Amino acid sequence: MTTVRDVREMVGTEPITMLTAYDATTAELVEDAGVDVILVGDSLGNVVLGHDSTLPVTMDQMASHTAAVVRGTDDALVVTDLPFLSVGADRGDSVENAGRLLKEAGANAVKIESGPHTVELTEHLTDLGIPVMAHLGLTPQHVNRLGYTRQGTTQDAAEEIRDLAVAHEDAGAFALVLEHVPANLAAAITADLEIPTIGIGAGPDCDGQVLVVDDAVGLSESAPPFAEAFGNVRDAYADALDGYVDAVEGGQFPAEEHCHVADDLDLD
Ligand SMILES: Nc1nc(=O)c2c([nH]1)NC[C@@H]1CN(c3ccc(C(=O)N[C@@H](CCC(=O)O)C(=O)O)cc3)CN21
Ligand SMILES: CC(C)C(=O)C(=O)O
Ligand SMILES: [Mg+2]
Repeated sequence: MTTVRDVREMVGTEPITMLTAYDATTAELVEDAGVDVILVGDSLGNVVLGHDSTLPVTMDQMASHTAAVVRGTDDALVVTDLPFLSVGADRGDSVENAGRLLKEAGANAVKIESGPHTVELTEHLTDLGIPVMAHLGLTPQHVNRLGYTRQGTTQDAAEEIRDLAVAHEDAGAFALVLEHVPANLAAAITADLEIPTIGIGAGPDCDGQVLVVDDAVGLSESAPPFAEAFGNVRDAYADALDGYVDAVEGGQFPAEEHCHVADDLDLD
C-alpha cells in the first residue's frame, strides 16, 4: 500500500505522477500505468456530471465515486477532494465530512482547496489522522471570485500564495497542489517546502504533476490550456460507437457466436 509517507519520500528521487479517476475501471487503468496517486477530483462535477462548475458536487457524490475508485485500486494512494462548502464553515461538519471519505469511502487522504481559513483545519484534521493535501493558486471552488484565470501573477498575489504554502506545510499538509501559477513561482515554492508540490499548469519544477484523466487521454471535448492529450480516446470511442450502430443497422450484430439456441424448446 502506498502511504502519504511514501509520497513525501519521493521528493528529490523521481517525479510524482497523479491523475484523477472517478470510477473503478479508470482507477484500474490509471494504477496499471504506474501512477503514484489517484485523485478523486471534484472536477467530476464537470467531467462526469455535466455541470459547468464544481460547486454543485455533493458529499454523497464524492463518497460514492471515491468508493468506486477504491474498489478499482490495489496499491495507489487514493486522495479525494472535499467538495464546495463541505469544510470550513463549521469545525464539526468539517471533521465529519473529511472523516466520512476515509471511514465510509476508503480514501487514504483528502484534498482541501486552501486559503487563510484552512490552516487551522489542516492542522486539526492531520492531528486526527486524516492526511491533508493542500491546494493553492487557481482553486476552482472559488470560480465566482477568481474565474479560471492564472493566479499569483502580481508580486502581492505571489507572496500571498508563497506564505500560505509555508503555513500549510507547517500545519501538517503532506503535499501541495499548485494550479495555474507562474512556473517561477511554483519553482520558488517547491524550493521553500520539504513536502512535495504537485503542479497543474505550474511548470516543470514541481515535485510532481497532475491532470484530469479525461484531458490526459484525449477524451475531453475541451480542456484547459495547460493540459496535454497523450492519446485520442475521444476519436477511438466515437469509432467504436459508429461500429456498433453500423453493425446493428446492417444486421452483422449479433452474429452466431453471440447467440445460443435451446433445441429442446417447443415453440410451435
Ligand atoms: N476537464 C477539466 N480539466 C481541468 O483541469 C479542470 C476541469 N475540467 N474542471 C475543474 C477545473 C476547471 N479548470 C480550468 C478550466 C478552464 C481554464 C481556462 O480555460 N483558463 C483560460 C481562460 C481563463 C478565463 O476564463 O479567463 C486561461 O487562459 O487561463 C483553466 C482551468 C481546471 N479544472
Ligand atoms: C485538477 C485537480 C487538481 C482537481 O482538483 C480536480 O480534478 O478536481
Ligand atoms: Mg478539485
